[in-house]
Amino acid sequence: MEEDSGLRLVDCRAKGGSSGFKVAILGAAGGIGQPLAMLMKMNPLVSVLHLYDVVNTPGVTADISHMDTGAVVRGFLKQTELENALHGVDLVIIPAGVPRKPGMTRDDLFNINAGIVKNLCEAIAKSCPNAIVNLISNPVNSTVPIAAEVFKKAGTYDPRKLMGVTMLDVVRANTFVAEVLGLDPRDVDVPVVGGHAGITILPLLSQVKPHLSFNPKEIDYLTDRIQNGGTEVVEVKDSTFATFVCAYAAVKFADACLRGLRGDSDVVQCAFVASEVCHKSSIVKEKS
Ligand SMILES: NC(=O)C1=CN([C@@H]2O[C@H](COP(=O)(O)OP(=O)(O)OC[C@H]3O[C@@H](n4cnc5c(N)ncnc54)[C@H](O)[C@@H]3O)[C@@H](O)[C@H]2O)C=CC1
Ligand SMILES: O=C([O-])CC(=O)C(=O)O
Repeated sequence: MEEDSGLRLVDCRAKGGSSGFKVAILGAAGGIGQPLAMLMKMNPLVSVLHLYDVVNTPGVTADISHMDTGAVVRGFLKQTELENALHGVDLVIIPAGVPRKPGMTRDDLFNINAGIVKNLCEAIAKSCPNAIVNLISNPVNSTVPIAAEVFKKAGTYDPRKLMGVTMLDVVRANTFVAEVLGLDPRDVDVPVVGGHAGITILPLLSQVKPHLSFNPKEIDYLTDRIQNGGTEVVEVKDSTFATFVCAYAAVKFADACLRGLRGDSDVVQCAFVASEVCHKSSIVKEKS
């Protein structure tokens, strides 16, 4: 006969006090995934947090679930649990995949990460076709179009809901500009457009808020440093790339998405998304 534990909770699992959104992190046991999971557990807009990976999610889930914040955390391990991890989710954040090693470019990750992202997006199309997807896995400039094609094939593509996470470039730009001008980075907002690799990262230094002016030397220095921030970290970080700052940036971006889902009207952030801008300008050129 089982002994009465004397606990008042029948389920023995915290229910979470908050109403909020259901978020899944795919690749949650990785260098970015773990701090990302920790920070999302602290986000008051999250009521349920699903952590999925092909390794180590039971341990990461047990650890993070002890935090006394509102979100209920559940772990999912391996492909057989992927559908359950995604069921009914509002926002999926994907840092799954391999990071580059010193001497590699982000493009060198294409072969492995393209397959991983394809597989995960096929599951998203099945289990949570209306979810917002934040794609972190590199090369972002290629994984986002791959995800778009998977969703198109499944008939679930909505360009407003698929975003490559380039927030890290904005975070770095804010920090480096503040450093050069002796300001508090929290008071600086640098829009960064384009992609997330080398010269495709385009900081718009003329559009910084508050309006600031830079001399040509500062522009060259800042542009180069923002475009090569990832490489700067690996040179001093013992063969791993930026993980903590990426997790921080990803949470900043995910929080903006959740505020948008909540209906807030003042949410503006940069991301790598489908755009007609180039088409339109080339049409204008052809006509003129
Ligand atoms: N967009 C951005 O700003 C940034 C993107 N990255 C990229 O993020 C990715 C992850 O980087 P790290 O966390 O440092 O790598 P990591 O190797 O530490 O972690 C990756 C995690 O993905 C998991 N994984 C592998 N295949 C999977 C699958 N099929 N399904 C679910 N999980 C799977 C691994 O088990 C591992 O836990 C890399 O591609 C990296 O280049 C890195 C920094 C910034
Ligand atoms: O450089 C890398 O490979 C990781 C990354 O995307 C970044 O730190 O911006």
